[in-house]
Amino acid sequence: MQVETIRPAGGRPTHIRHDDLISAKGVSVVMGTDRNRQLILRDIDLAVPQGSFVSLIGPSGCGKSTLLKVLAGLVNPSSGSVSVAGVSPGEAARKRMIGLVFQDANLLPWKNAVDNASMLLGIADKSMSRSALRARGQEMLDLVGLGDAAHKRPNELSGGMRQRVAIARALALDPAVLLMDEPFGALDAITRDSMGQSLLEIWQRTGKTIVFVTHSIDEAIQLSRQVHVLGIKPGRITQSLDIPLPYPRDASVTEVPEFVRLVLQLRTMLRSSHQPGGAT
Ligand SMILES: Nc1ncnc2c1ncn2[C@@H]1O[C@H](COP(=O)(O)OP(=O)(O)OP(=O)(O)O)[C@@H](O)[C@H]1O
Repeated sequence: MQVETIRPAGGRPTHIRHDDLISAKGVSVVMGTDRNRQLILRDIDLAVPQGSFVSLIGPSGCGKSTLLKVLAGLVNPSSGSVSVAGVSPGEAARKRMIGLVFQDANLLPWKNAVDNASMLLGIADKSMSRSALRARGQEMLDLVGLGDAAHKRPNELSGGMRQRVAIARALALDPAVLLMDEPFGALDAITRDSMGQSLLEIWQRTGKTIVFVTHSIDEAIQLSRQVHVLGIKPGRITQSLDIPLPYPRDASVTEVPEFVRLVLQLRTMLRSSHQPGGAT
């Protein structure tokens, strides 16, 4: 495998591996009107290897969601370049290579779980019959552990169950990449833990490449291979932390001394990321 090292003037070196599924180089995003232009993201270099699980963490408003939207092709960078599997994010989205999961499941209230799970696929592939869509929806519900709730409507499901349907809906497209923006942020601590465990199992079974935004230090360490810390004003990656804990990781991983050490390390990194404009 070839590794290319980019050394921006005065910045930290970035190693771009040629098996990276996602790569962002020198990405900046400016938003707002002429009189109130704001630099939201500055010089983001990000490399996500195929099949990896990467988290983004940082203070509120530092630009994590904006970065995810850039990777999804929903926001165009003002400068820099992004590729997903060798094409632009917009092209990757058109090719159904990107699945999105947000904090709010956004299910259609009049449709049951199986129809919600296959809804995006039905829009993307008009040639699929209703029964083929249902079969795919059921397969995805089985994958996320919700096979028995196929005919329940969203108002009959708990918050965690609704998020499982949202994950099933994204997976139904069979995307190479899952971009997840605080998907468990609204759930109670115990449900959140079990959703994290389920997500790890799904990840290991499907081999998807996952970029995951979270505010939880424990969640980032428990799930990810690598955590990128974003700083604020402007949003930029200030530090990155490899998580060398072996997979599979179950809930007991939080008790090993290495986990506790990583929590302390990430907490220190996060603390310094709260300093506006601090050194990278
Ligand atoms: N469409 C927009 N126009 C102008 N400014 C925007 C727009 N979208 C986001 N911003 C600004 O960009 C900054 C980063 O927002 P973003 O939602 O990406 O942060 P975040 O790190 O995801 O925050 P949180 O953790 O609170 O969800 C904020 O200051 C926000 O006000």
